[in-house]
Amino acid sequence: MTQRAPLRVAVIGTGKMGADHVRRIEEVVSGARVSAVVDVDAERAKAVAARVDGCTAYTDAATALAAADVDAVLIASSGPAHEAALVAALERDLPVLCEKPLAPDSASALRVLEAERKLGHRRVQVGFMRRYDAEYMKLKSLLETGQLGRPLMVHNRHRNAASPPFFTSDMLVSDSVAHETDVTRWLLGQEITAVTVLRPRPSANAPEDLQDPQFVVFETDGGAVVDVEIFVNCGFGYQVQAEVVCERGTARIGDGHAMVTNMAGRWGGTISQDFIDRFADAYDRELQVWVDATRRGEVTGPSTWDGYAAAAVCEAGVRALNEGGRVEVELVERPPLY
Ligand SMILES: NC(=O)C1=CN([C@@H]2O[C@H](COP(=O)(O)OP(=O)(O)OC[C@H]3O[C@@H](n4cnc5c(N)ncnc54)[C@H](O)[C@@H]3O)[C@@H](O)[C@H]2O)C=CC1
Ligand SMILES: O=C1[C@@H](O)[C@H](O)[C@@H](O)[C@H](O)[C@H]1O
Repeated sequence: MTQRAPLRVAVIGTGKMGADHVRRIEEVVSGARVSAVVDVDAERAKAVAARVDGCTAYTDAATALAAADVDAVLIASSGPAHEAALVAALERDLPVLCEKPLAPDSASALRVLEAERKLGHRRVQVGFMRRYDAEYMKLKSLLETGQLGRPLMVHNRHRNAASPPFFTSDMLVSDSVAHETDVTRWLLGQEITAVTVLRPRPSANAPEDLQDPQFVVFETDGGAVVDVEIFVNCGFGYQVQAEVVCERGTARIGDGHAMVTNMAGRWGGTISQDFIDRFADAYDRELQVWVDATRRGEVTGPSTWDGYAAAAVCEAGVRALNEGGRVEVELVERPPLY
């Protein structure tokens, strides 16, 4: 049944992504409003709540979700805080959009999966927003036509201008390459079975002790080989590119050729400086699709299974980074719910 009144959303975590999603729900998305925000940093939560009519600030997710004016939950707290918020939302059978990663490790992702499986229906969409990016959607549609033949290899580049101060070498895999993990599974419709991580000479511009860049290689159960250059202190901007090499041709996205200028004897364009700008349309589409589906009483998009599979691949990747060699990915049997 379609819900007519706007969906009342509680946003947990009001940092960079959470605050941007609050703005998006209030100013871009139709059919929803923010009724509560939660952050362990009380001042941050209050500052965000103050910008929204009828929004209450909390410091504890469980208290916010117990309030009568919450229909759905958007989780944008730090990864390690996701599990508690997800379980609290599932205990109340509330629909959830959870920013990636679903959870920082596979054991914690499995606990969330088990909580949803016990409910007997899907409630969670994971925030792998690249699935809603116009270029990625075009690439997937092309692959689905079969014109290019079977995919054999994918070359990905994932570059951030600079890493945040809390970033660790493990997070290049678990936080950043988490996206390519999902994109690989989604684009190819295959599971990742093994991960190898090579360590190029660290950039002198990366913080001391940060292994940046890294070169990650996935093998899939369909026989494809996928590489990811992850470089989170490249300095010049935010760049996400993917080239799929198939039996009869290749397709490539992310060259950023939307506008090319000619001036003073040179040609060129601009490069986004961060994900908020590069993926703005994808986040907008992701949230609108979530709100619309939720109001229809449906759950679409990346599932808890997708979040769990990504967590298991990233865990194998972190082991490969630290121990060397090729690490196989172990997945539990996929429950019928997914
Ligand atoms: N889809 C995408 O492209 C992106 C996704 N993310 C994801 O979004 C999430 C948030 O990332 P950022 O906004 O960059 O981080 P951030 O550090 O700016 O914000 C996180 C906020 O969560 C709050 N927090 C921590 N523990 C909490 C708890 N137990 N309850 C309530 N609030 C809590 C912190 O005080 C902080 O305000 C992460 O999962 C991250 O991986 C981040 C950047 C881009
Ligand atoms: O999800 C994201 C961040 O958490 C991550 O740290 C960045 O490397 C990614 O580019 C961004 O999309």
